[in-house]
Amino acid sequence: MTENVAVTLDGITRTYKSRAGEVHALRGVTHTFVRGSFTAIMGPSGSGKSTLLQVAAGLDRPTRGAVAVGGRPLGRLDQTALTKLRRTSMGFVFQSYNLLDALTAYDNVALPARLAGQPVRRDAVLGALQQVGLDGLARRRPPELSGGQQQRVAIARALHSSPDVLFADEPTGALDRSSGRQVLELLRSVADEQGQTVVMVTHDPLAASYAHSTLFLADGQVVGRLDRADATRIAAFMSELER
Ligand SMILES: Nc1ncnc2c1ncn2[C@@H]1O[C@H](COP(=O)(O)OP(=O)(O)OP(=O)(O)O)[C@@H](O)[C@H]1O
Repeated sequence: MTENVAVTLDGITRTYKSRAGEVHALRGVTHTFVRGSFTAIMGPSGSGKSTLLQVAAGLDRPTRGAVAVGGRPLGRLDQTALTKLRRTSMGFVFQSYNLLDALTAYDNVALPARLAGQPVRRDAVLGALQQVGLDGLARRRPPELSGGQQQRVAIARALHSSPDVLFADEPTGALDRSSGRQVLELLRSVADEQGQTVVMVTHDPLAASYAHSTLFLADGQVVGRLDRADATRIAAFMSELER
């Protein structure tokens, strides 16, 4: 069974201590992200979506509970091993593309591997750009690309290391509807055609409808899940949560 599992969250609690007291961002989240699945995470503001993504990706440690990626418990890894696992098994895409304007699309995609001192294969970089439909624009710099194209370069950069899991935090938040649709179709194909696992935080029911399933959080807990739902059903579930 475990080979079908990409990420497991087991009883995850994340408590932040602030001057005003404790904030319980996650309160006992248990979930399995199956390999090749595309899951959207939705929930009201402050419900713990970003915290969940950060903890699942090993960017933040849970206060209690265990996270495993590809069967490897993150809690047992030291910082060096965790960094290595993140570099080889996980990709990240954010609302802001975080590209370097001075570099071409090609060099932006190659940069993480170069920074890690790894050899960069030209065909792998071009392959990642081709996967996002931008192989003809490899020599353009970000200011010469549209927002949607820049986000696709950011996705190519995340896919370049062939990660098992792609984590995306509001990847279409800054895009118009048509560019957003292209990015979402791309994320869907990453799961359907490449068998990679995609976990995406979004506020947009239409964006979530591209995923195989949507997980709903409220007050740091999983309060619902819809599979293969359209945007109307997802929006209706969200309105109930926000009442
Ligand atoms: N570093 C931190 N220190 C203290 N509290 C934090 C910290 N990060 C997040 N929180 C709190 O934890 C809770 C969950 O935050 P989180 O960012 O995960 O929610 P979210 O669902 O992603 O929200 P949004 O949709 O507004 O981005 C919130 O109450 C937030 O204020």
